[in-house]
Amino acid sequence: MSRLEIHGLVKRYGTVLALSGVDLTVEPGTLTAVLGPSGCGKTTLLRCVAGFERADGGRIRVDGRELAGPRRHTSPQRRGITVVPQEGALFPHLSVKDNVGYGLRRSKRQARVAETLELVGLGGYGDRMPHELSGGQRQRVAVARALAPQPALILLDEPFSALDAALRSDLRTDIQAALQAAGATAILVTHDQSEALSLADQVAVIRDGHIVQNGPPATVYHQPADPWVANFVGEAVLLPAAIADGRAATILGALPLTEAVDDATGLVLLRPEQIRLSPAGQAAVHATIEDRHFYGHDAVVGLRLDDGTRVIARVPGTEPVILGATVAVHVDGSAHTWPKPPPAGTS
Ligand SMILES: Nc1ncnc2c1ncn2[C@@H]1O[C@H](COP(=O)(O)OP(=O)(O)OP(=O)(O)O)[C@@H](O)[C@H]1O
Repeated sequence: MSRLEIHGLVKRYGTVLALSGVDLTVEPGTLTAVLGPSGCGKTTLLRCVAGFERADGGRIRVDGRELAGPRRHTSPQRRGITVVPQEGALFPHLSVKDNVGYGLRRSKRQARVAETLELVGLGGYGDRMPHELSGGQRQRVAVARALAPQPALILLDEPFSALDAALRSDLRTDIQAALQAAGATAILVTHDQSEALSLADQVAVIRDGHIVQNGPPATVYHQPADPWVANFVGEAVLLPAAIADGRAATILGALPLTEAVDDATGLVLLRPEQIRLSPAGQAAVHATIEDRHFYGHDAVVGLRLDDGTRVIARVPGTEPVILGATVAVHVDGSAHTWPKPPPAGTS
């Protein structure tokens, strides 16, 4: 189990500033998801940590050992870091056990290969060739191969993105369990918010080359750093509000705040699952149901409030929803707000 520390990491490609001062610590034995939209710098960060790219500034340390710094660039082979790419990680002409054992010392190879294949749920598959496996099984082998040398750090670059949705969820859970059982310190790069929130101990949200928020999944979801993060990590209901004495006066009534904020913006965040519907007549606020997207376990309902404001609610899939019906609207839990940004020119 190793600890990764990144301080002020900068990477340029010509005039493109891909990373503009990234600070990130990954504690031993934990999984951090680096989450962000396309082009924000996720892959660049991963490649700098792996040593495939030379950083232009900042430091990377593993257990206090500097791998990248002002006068240092340790080669990828000497970092003790392994990478699981999106797909195509396996040598096609080698069996599963030879893929997993590749590069391991002969004395330990057999036992270690068997152990890691068990960890990823593929005990007994050692003699198969990669083309005899499903896409999901190939990714399990790729993870086993990355775990086998007991690296200081394992980097997963969107490892589930090439797989279909049904397969992905089982594989995610199994890979998370395998990483935990191996005590691995890991970084998972993804643009999929549900993957990041469900798998990681820590979610680092990256935008335009720097980390805008870093914290446990529940904090990032319920107390996002700004409205952009709120929208990026999930569906958001953003409402104008007058804030005083720890409460927000909104079109949906007076709401308690998750935390008191000095000099708050006039905006609050609710998540759609905090909005509950009941038959008309039982509450002060009413709305008309405009649309519904059914997902099986739940449904997202579009509502138009009496004053014209549109909000969305996430309701159980079993709840009857009639388009055009008038319903009463209630809010569960508290709202989140943000301090006003400092005026331009101050810091
Ligand atoms: N080799 C390169 N040369 C020039 N610019 C590059 C190079 N690699 C990446 N970039 C630029 O650096 C920025 C960050 O790219 P990066 O690939 O790290 O983003 P990403 O978040 O991984 O995106 P995606 O999710 O689409 O893979 C982008 O503006 C990209 O165009």
